[in-house]
Amino acid sequence: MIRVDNITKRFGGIRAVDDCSLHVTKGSITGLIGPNGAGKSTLFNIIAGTFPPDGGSVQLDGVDVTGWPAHRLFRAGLARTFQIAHEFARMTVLENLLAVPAGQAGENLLTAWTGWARVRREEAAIRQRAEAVLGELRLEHVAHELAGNLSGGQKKLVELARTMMWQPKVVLLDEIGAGVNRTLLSEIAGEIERLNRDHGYTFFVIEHDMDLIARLCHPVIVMAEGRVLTQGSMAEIRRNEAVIEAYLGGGRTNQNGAGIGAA
Ligand SMILES: Nc1ncnc2c1ncn2[C@@H]1O[C@H](COP(=O)(O)OP(=O)(O)OP(=O)(O)O)[C@@H](O)[C@H]1O
Repeated sequence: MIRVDNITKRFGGIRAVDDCSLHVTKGSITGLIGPNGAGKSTLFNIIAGTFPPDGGSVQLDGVDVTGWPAHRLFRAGLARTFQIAHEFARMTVLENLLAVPAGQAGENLLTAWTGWARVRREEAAIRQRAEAVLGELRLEHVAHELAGNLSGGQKKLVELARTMMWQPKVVLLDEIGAGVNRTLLSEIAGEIERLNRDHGYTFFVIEHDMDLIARLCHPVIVMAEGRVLTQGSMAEIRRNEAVIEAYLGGGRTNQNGAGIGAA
């Protein structure tokens, strides 16, 4: 589904990602972990089209998408969760979903003049899709709430809902557990499992919460110093001496307090 070959990204003298190769299999929930500064976010940003790599390639479903901008990747089926931005916080949950579809006919003045009936049909279909997504994630009761008024966990669900508007092939989840209480986190994890099982969505997940990774992800890929250290089940990862060393050693502190040990 996603294939990363020999990706390198430098920031000044720092090799944030250093000749990194990995593979996210179709239908998997693959985890990406590693100590602070390992290069996880930089790699995610490259895969999601935030900025291009200095070298190497990214393939999505066999197509070379290296350096494609985020909106083009989104249309090709790669979605990434984003924190609800300032302006979206003042919109309702439903409006947040309606704002997602890229390139809808209504956005284009020419098509609005020439194809009014088509625009109306498309808008109705988008609204129907938004309502279906809200139903699937059990968010109907907050459809008309301002997104900014939701709890941390509900906001995460809205972020997930936004990625579902265009039925993506693969969703990149960035720190979905941050600032969410255990009960809601378990609910979100349940939704991710259900979307994976029932709809065949592939997920690629960066997460510092090791319990969440252990519950959701197989395989788990460990990055350290810009490249892949190892991958396997969470049980295997927890026994791996090199992984323990990477988390404890190298003079790096883990600001998130997330060790690798069993909970
Ligand atoms: N925009 C940037 N400019 C300069 N250096 C950067 C930039 N982004 C990341 N880095 C550096 O690149 C390295 C990798 O950072 P990155 O954020 O990708 O790691 P990470 O594994 O996501 O860490 P964390 O778990 O703390 O989020 C770090 O040394 C970081 O300081």
